[in-house]
Amino acid sequence: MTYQELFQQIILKKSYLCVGLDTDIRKIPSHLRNAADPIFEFNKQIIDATADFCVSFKPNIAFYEALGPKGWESLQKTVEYIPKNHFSIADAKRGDIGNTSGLYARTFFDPESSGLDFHSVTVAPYMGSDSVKPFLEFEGKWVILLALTSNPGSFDFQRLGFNGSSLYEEVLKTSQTWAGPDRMMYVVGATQASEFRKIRTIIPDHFLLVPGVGAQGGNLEEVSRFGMNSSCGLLVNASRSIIYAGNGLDFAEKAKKEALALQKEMEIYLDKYCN
Ligand SMILES: O=c1ccn([C@@H]2O[C@H](COP(=O)(O)O)[C@@H](O)[C@H]2O)c(=O)[nH]1
Repeated sequence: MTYQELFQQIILKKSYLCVGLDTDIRKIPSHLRNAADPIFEFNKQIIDATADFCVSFKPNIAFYEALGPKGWESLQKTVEYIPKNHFSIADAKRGDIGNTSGLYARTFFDPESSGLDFHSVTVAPYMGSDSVKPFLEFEGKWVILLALTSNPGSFDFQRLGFNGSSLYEEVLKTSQTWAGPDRMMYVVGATQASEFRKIRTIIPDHFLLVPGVGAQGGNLEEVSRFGMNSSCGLLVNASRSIIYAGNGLDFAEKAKKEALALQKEMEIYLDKYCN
């Protein structure tokens, strides 16, 4: 999916919502536990219920890897089931020496090798350019680089001073020479709203993947006010607050209500701030 195609979906849906598929076998409704593939059955119903109100789905790979081969099978079926007009994100936070990153890239981008065909993968910048570039060798695929994460530990390193700016700002500045806004996005946590204005002076055009609304308490209005650009430039993720909104037979209906509420709020912010 291209930058322009993603923006078109946002305009069409009046939404920049990404639904996080952090599907925990211990948390799914009990009536699904006897299904042949409970994780996939849960994801399928969540995708069906929320697809009209979001533009992206983000399975967090940890939740699938933890289940071994069965988890990978559920992941593969889930990625295949995500509608083609939705931007798919493998939230895997990978990155290693170039030779190894190349294999991680094949894992998420080469269906003939792994069975997985994501649009994008999250990558950690800590090992530098040669750890990120192998992901960019897959034409049309996106890297979503961790910049300023939503967790309290982001203060341990990412906010440390470096050459008069902070380490995460250096990540934003340097990595722009690796790929442009058509192939690279950045993770910036919704809990970091005070930094968005500064971030937009460094990367005015890139999309930001913004986790941290809902369960982590980030503020959607602030993120939208300070983070939006003329192509929206935001994918705001919510995982637990949507997929575990209910725990009974009506869990998908409850998830739909949550996704719809976020979409309605986003419609207002698109009108107000996307210019
Ligand atoms: O800085 C980051 C980077 C990634 N995440 C991931 O996003 C979702 C958030 O889930 P919620 O349930 O909406 O809190 C989850 O997969 C995280 O691993 C993040 O939260 N912050």
